[in-house]
Amino acid sequence: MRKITVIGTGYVGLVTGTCLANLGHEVTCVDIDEERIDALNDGHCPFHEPGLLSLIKSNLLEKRLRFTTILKKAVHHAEAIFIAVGTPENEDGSADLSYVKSAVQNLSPYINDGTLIIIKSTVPPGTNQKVREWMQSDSGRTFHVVSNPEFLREGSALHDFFYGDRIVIGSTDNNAGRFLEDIYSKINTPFLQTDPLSAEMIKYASNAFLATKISFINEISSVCGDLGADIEQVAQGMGMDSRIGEQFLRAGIGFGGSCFPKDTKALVQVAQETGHPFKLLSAVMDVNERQKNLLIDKALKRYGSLKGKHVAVLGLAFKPNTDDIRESPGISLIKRLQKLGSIPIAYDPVVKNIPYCAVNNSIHEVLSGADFAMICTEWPSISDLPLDVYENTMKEAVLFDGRNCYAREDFEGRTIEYHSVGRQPYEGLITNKQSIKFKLL
Ligand SMILES: NC(=O)C1=CN([C@@H]2O[C@H](COP(=O)(O)OP(=O)(O)OC[C@H]3O[C@@H](n4cnc5c(N)ncnc54)[C@H](O)[C@@H]3O)[C@@H](O)[C@H]2O)C=CC1
Ligand SMILES: O=C(O)[C@H]1O[C@H](OP(=O)(O)OP(=O)(O)OC[C@H]2O[C@@H](n3ccc(=O)[nH]c3=O)[C@H](O)[C@@H]2O)[C@H](O)[C@@H](O)[C@@H]1O
Repeated sequence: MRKITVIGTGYVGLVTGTCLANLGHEVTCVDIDEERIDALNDGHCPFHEPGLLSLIKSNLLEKRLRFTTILKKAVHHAEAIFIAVGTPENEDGSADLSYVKSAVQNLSPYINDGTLIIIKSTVPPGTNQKVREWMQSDSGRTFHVVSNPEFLREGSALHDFFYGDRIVIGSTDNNAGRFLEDIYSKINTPFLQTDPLSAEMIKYASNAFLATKISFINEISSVCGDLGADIEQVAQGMGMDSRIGEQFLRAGIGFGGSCFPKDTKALVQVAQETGHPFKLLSAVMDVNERQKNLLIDKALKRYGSLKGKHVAVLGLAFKPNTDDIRESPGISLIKRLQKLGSIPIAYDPVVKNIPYCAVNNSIHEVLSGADFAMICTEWPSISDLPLDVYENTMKEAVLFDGRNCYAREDFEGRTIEYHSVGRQPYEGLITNKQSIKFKLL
């Protein structure tokens, strides 16, 4: 059992702190956001993450987990301090390290000799070295700085913490690296010990590769759509090749979230600074921007103008099982609909409020007043909705599906007009003025 402090109680800090407490460590989580800390101490989780609240509550009860805004008290006894504050993007796309800098400068006067500082935030290669300098300027004490990037996904963060594919530890000191291995020793996940620069690069390269895989399949989906091939069948056939793998081959309206967009931009900046323009990654970002416009472009083609149209937007979170709307394709779609003079109304099972348009708890009510519907997030309450609900609820059942929730066999005998990503198999057969029938080409 170790005495651990985690700085930052966002998705990464709170999951890390809670899970480390659950492994038996004595953990104090610190944040500068007083409201957040008060809520946590009252047993509330500040965001939607399946399983996290009950783990917080049980570890609070066992007194292995504490939340505070008082840094000095939290840091004083710590043997290891995880830095898990945000690293948002600067205007030029590079990573803003001001939160990391402020966190390490604030804590350095209070640490014990030999304390391990662990950088969990996603940071550009070279930050480990910078952290040493920021620490040294304030502190006369000895310390070790290791890089330990995080690979969890929102929505499955607990599973990813306990059953991740690897734990990367970038360190210049073998003992420091082994100390961190010891902290994680109850988890049955392989360790990879590297130098700090490589650990930092592994994180950026991994996110950039996954983003590239998504933009690649989205590019393929555009070609499929134009040719008349079916992207779902193509992705299935590609994924069966174990060298390619089936994950991250879901075509859609682009990747969102707090990390892929910012980390790809940051890596482009890092590469630029080394004198290497990362053309591939720039294209990945361009494809993603285009993809976010796909549903509206299809609707414009279908209707000519979207002015005055009531649009049911299904899904606001950037992916299912989270309430995070950062860089969500659904949100950028709503903003563009408004620019085009449409009236969007949104449904999401957990996001209840956004500043951009009305949100309604009932998917049926959202559909009933709409001219057409657009699926942005494949929550089960959306992707499992029987097609006859659209047919029976909407004036005219027209669905633009940005996440390919339905299979071609679902359309047997249906009258819904269905547009999706990278599939051109359906063609309208107008049977009468109100209903449009579709059959496979
Ligand atoms: N969200 C995710 O799924 C993942 C995020 N990451 C990386 O982890 C880092 C954190 O990301 P999130 O948890 O999403 O951020 P977040 O924005 O949800 O939370 C950051 C927290 O740090 C707090 N904070 C800022 N400065 C502080 C200071 N000086 N002292 C104490 N608390 C402070 C903020 O008040 C906030 O609560 C980022 O670098 C991100 O790229 C890595 C893997 C997954
Ligand atoms: O650094 C981070 O923050 C994290 O970023 C991603 O995790 P996350 O953003 O939570 O979610 P993902 O499941 O990766 O999805 C990201 C986006 O890609 C989209 N996506 C994903 C997979 C796919 O096949 N197609 C696709 O469009 C999702 O809809 C979502 O908008 C990575 O998967 C994590 O390993 C990493 O730790």
